[in-house]
Amino acid sequence: TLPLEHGAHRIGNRTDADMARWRSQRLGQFIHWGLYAIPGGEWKGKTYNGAAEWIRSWKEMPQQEYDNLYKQFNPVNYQPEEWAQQANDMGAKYMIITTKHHDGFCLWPSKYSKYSVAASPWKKDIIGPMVDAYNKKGIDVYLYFSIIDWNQPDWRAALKTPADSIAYQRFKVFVKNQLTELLQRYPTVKGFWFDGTWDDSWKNDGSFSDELEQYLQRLHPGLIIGSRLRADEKGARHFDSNGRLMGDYEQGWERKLPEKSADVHGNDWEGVMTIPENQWGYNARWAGHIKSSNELIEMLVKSASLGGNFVINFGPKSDGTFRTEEVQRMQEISRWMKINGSAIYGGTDAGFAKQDWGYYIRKSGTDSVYMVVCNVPVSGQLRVKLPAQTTLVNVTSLEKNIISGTPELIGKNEYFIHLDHKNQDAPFVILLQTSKDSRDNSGFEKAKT
Ligand SMILES: Cc1ccc([C@@H]2N[C@@H](C)[C@@H](O)[C@H]2O)cc1
Repeated sequence: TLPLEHGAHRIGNRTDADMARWRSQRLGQFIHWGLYAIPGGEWKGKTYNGAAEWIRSWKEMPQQEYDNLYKQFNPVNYQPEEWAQQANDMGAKYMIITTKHHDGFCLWPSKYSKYSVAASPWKKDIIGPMVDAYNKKGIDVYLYFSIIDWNQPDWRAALKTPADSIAYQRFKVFVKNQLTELLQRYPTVKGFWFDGTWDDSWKNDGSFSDELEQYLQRLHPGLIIGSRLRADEKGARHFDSNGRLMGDYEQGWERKLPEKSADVHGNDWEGVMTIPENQWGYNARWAGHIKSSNELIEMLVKSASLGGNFVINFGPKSDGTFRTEEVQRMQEISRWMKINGSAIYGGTDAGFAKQDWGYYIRKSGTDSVYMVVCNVPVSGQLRVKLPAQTTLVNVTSLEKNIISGTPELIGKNEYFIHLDHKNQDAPFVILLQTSKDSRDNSGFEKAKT
């Protein structure tokens, strides 16, 4: 391995209580809210085909006109208590809020930038009441912070001249000041969710990203920061030049999920997902495929089954309300989580052989393994192949009328669980109580005879 000064400083996952709490939460809510919600992907009758929060970069959008949108930021229907209530109903245990996206507009009255809510008709802090409302519901808050800041004259994507380096040096001080300010204003937050760290200026300054991460940890012990903040001294991101994960979890799964256990190498990880194909901020006209609640639930289940967290993104309108499709999905997921949440919270990779019918999730540290069935086989029987020296002690379903009869032993440590032929319109859950046993096949065989 290469001698690295600014690579990963820890091998393996964090074992502290803050990280265990994050790991047990599994379902998060992402909120992208800012000036981009005002145009909502449209401008002067034209539709922007990119992600709505990137409309400032659209050639049809005069940047000065975008930058002046702060004069219209006045979310008269903003009710953070309602936001927190619906997130709590959905079963989200943490929330990530954009304090500042790439456009540089700060949703808190920052001392270090004039480009904030303080300059808008709204005037007031948006972030504080949101953190308080979510924390009051027992939901942890993480702060999304974009390193890229198109509003800051000292921002540079690349350092080409000595003048660039002097400006960028000022910019790094600005970044550190804003992050310190956020921790001082909102001391209950559990971490940062960094974005906008792909440009050369940042990638080629691994030592700064390392020092910044360590500074923030000293300032606020226990902070959880994903791998996207970091570069090592050779410009490697997420994984250092020795292939070791930097940060506290793999933060690269954006609008995509790992397929199998081998894809995540036993690391903590988090997937963030949009409901439409690729819109984070409010976009009036969602084009393309819009994920149903069952699709989102399956992604959540798949994430938990692979030992990761799943965060669903919402883009509130400029007035502070949520669009119908998003409210519908929160309500549908809420119904599912109220019945099946025990399979998700504290869930992790069960280490069982994957089957076509769906996913296994182990309640971490126990012999309880949940089966979440997403694809009901026309045969009506679910194949279960237990690992060696594992026996099946009990089988129950979280809802009534799912299983018919007792499991049928069909081979060494292999069973069919027969389904009651009720048509299912959502994933359903079966709980397997297993036990480590030197003999194979014990358990139900006794019940069978
Ligand atoms: C190419 C690209 C750049 C930035 C993004 C940002 N990351 C997401 C979490 C959103 O904030 C999106 O604007 C997405 C894709």
